[in-house]
Amino acid sequence: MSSLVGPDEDDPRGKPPVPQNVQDAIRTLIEWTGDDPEREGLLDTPARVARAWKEYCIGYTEDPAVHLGRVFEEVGGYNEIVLLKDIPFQSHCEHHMAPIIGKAAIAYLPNDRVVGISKLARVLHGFARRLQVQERLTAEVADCIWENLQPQGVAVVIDAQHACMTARGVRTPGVGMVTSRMMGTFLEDQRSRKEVLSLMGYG
Ligand SMILES: Nc1nc2c(ncn2[C@@H]2O[C@H](COP(=O)(O)OP(=O)(O)OP(=O)(O)O)[C@@H](O)[C@H]2O)c(=O)[nH]1
Ligand SMILES: [Zn+2]
Repeated sequence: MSSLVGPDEDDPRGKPPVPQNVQDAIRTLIEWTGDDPEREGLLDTPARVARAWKEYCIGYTEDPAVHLGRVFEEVGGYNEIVLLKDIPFQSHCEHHMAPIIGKAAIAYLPNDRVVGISKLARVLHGFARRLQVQERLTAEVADCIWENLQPQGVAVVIDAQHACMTARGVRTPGVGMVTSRMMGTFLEDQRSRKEVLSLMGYG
């Protein structure tokens, strides 16, 4: 078992300890990029970076479906589109572990029951805070709502920038990637799809 090293019970902020082998990996990376991990400014960096990555990837510790467990049925028979749009999110691409920063629009057509609107954003963040590709993130959010709310339709559109394209590699700033997943009514009925896309601002 690896030893736990790092700020501990003496730290008033109670930061979690970081295993030595994880810190060593980050120290190796710093050295490989050309800097000296022993210089003062970098001494605590391996533990900080490790904790930051735990935070970026906190989604692995939860099942986003739990957020959809509480539904409301007294909605006066409302059965029109419910849409949460311009939800900012951050993720990291699984190819380069570089930031993906963007916004999502999530809509569903209820089947007699609705969910607290914040829960749609919670589902998004639960899947986004993992290593992702944008296509899978889009599909996972839509599938989770489809399976757990059993609505008539689900539509998810994600528009994001990938730092692996803007800050390195092809270095093309400003380029956005758009992905969408339509299910149920939004997939089958062109008018419903047009309506939801228009409400999302893509009309
Ligand atoms: N489809 C998809 N591609 C992604 C996503 N995030 C990053 N990529 C791409 O993943 C690809 C990985 O390609 P590779 O050729 O294996 O890696 P690379 O040599 O670093 O590629 P470049 O980025 O072109 O320098 C790149 O084209 C990235 O732009 C994503 O969410 N979806
Ligand atoms: Zn990437």
